[in-house]
Amino acid sequence: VTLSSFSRGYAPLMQVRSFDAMMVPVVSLLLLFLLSTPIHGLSDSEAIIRFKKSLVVGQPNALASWDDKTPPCTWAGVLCNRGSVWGLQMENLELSGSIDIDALAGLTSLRTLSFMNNKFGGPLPEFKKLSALKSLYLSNNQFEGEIPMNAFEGMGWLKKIYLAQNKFTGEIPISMATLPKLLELRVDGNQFTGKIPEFEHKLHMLNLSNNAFIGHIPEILSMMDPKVFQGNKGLCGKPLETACDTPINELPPQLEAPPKPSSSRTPLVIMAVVTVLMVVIIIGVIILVNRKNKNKQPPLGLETKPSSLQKKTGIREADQSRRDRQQSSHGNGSRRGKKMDTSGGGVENTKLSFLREDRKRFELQDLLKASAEILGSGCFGASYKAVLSSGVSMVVKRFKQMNNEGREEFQEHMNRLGRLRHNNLLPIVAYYYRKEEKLLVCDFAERGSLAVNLHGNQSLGTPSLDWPTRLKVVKGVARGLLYLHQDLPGLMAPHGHLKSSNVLLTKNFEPLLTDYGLIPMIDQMKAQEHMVAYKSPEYLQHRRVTKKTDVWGLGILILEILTGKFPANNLQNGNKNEEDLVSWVNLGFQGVWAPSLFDKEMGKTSHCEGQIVSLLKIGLSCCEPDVEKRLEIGAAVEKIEELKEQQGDSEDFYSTYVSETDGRSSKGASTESINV
Ligand SMILES: Nc1ncnc2c1ncn2[C@@H]1O[C@H](COP(=O)(O)OP(=O)(O)OP(=O)(O)O)[C@@H](O)[C@H]1O
Repeated sequence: VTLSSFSRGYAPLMQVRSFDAMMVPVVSLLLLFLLSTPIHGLSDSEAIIRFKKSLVVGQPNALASWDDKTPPCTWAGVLCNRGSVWGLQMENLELSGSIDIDALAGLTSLRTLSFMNNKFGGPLPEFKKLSALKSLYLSNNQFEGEIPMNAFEGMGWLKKIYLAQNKFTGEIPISMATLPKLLELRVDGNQFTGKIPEFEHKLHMLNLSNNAFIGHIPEILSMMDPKVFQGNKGLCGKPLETACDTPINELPPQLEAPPKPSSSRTPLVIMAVVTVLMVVIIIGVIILVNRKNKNKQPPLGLETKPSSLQKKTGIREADQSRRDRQQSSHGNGSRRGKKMDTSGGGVENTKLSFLREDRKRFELQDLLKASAEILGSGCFGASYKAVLSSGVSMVVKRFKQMNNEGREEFQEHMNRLGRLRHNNLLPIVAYYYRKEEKLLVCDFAERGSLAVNLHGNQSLGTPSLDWPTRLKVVKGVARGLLYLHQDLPGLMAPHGHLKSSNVLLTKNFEPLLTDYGLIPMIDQMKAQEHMVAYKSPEYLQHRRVTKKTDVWGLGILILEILTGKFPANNLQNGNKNEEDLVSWVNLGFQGVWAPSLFDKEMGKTSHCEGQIVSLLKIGLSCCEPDVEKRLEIGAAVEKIEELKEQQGDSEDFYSTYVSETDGRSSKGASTESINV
């Protein structure tokens, strides 16, 4: 039995017989363990259809649209972003049965789940297997019983938990109180007992009412509305009027959660020890089997079964038999992994070419074997996230529309891009070149693209980017762009493809430009069809792309960031969509703050209006259709750098604001402008 057949979860039982009898229970356990782990590699529709099987649907035809002949994004309650399922919103459907978490784990982009107002019962399902969830809505069901202390362990993204009006008992699990990003929690209307745990940080929203909590309200919650705690007779301390008799941590025993008799814990301890032992044995067996198989592993490229990325993409290395022939024709002197490029006469590398010295090396085969997830498909091919065995996530971008540059030109250009170093550029870590297959390998950016952060999260209830973050993004993009212009002076549009899906965000919302400097490598016809630079007014009118074309791209991006309007959504007629965004802004913008122009999701904007208006003006100057009148990149960046998150004090704010508007015009002095 090979580990790989096990890991695919379908090890033929007949082969197990060859194992020593002693190992059978261990293997069975291992099998059970593997079979109970999520099945990856399912498509979104397969995962949802599998999930549906565990449901009992009370409302007739509620899920009739869930038919695998149509794309899942058209199904009722399925929330999508760019073709990937981000959420399931299944409310008021009289659902019961069970929630098949392993099936849901097949939805790799899943971030939000709502089963509110249904009839689910039983204990809380193991949602922690869905560690990327951001919100979980289960209010108004009949879930019951104690929630295990570790129920939320590892759910580092979880912001919202709604468990109100169920029948949960026992204490609030500590793993919930220690969630690093928790912002909203509703557990009102249950039968929770024990003390309120110490939350790691303040919550935006909390409701603990109508439970059976006891003891001192933690200091961090003492400023909350008393209503949050009403209906809990045993609670005392601020903000309630009932004072606690004893200081915190010295409550009389009757107010403490009743300690469990130690004798009842003994079997639990024994079970825990046995489980740990079994896990250790299983891990030992896995390591042993793995080592055996490693020794037997075929040389690079010989793996016959397609790996995960391979399966998803069909990407293959150069044909092995050809390689063997070429290696033997080179005799002993030929290096493994190199072969003759029969098309060009040079040497074609079958290995990844690394552009960074500071990176740990891996092979193409490591990527091909890695479990992969499609991030999306752009105009040049799809991008995949591949998780290496070391746990590091990489993105493999497949370029199908490259021109037929020879290997040397390609390599030279990649080396040039690989030498770029800037905080706001996503580095290209490695590339793979074959005549028929070109891949770029980059780091995975945790927060995904600016496009998703601007447009993708609202339907999921996730707050969008606030003004300071938007300004930070614009500044970072501008700096990255200026750097490209300084370091790639030979390119007509050093970025050439600036758009919000090509701006990625780090954990700290630092923007990283990607897909830069590719114009010389892209097939001209395809470039005209798809690349942002070729949609600029100068290209549409005069078939010209210049350095200022990137400035125009920056302008469109600024307008998108401020208005929250996705340029493609403004598409009415052909590829004039970006221009339409400019006309829309020009139509509505009278030189002063006009709330209807700006993205409502931007949050608090008081005292920042002057700066926001200034940025909008810079954006419009970058979108000037006349290339001559359009800002130079240097001037645009300089103006952007001058912007601040907000004015220093109100006087300063007022004067900046008036100077930003036209102080002489009636528009500038309108009540709208003064009353903001
Ligand atoms: N390194 C990365 N880390 C995280 N997400 C990424 C990364 N690279 C690409 N993505 C995301 O994957 C999706 C697909 O990207 P891709 O670059 O293939 O297409 P695109 O940006 O939508 O279009 P285009 O091909 O025109 O650039 C996009 O949402 C993109 O933001």
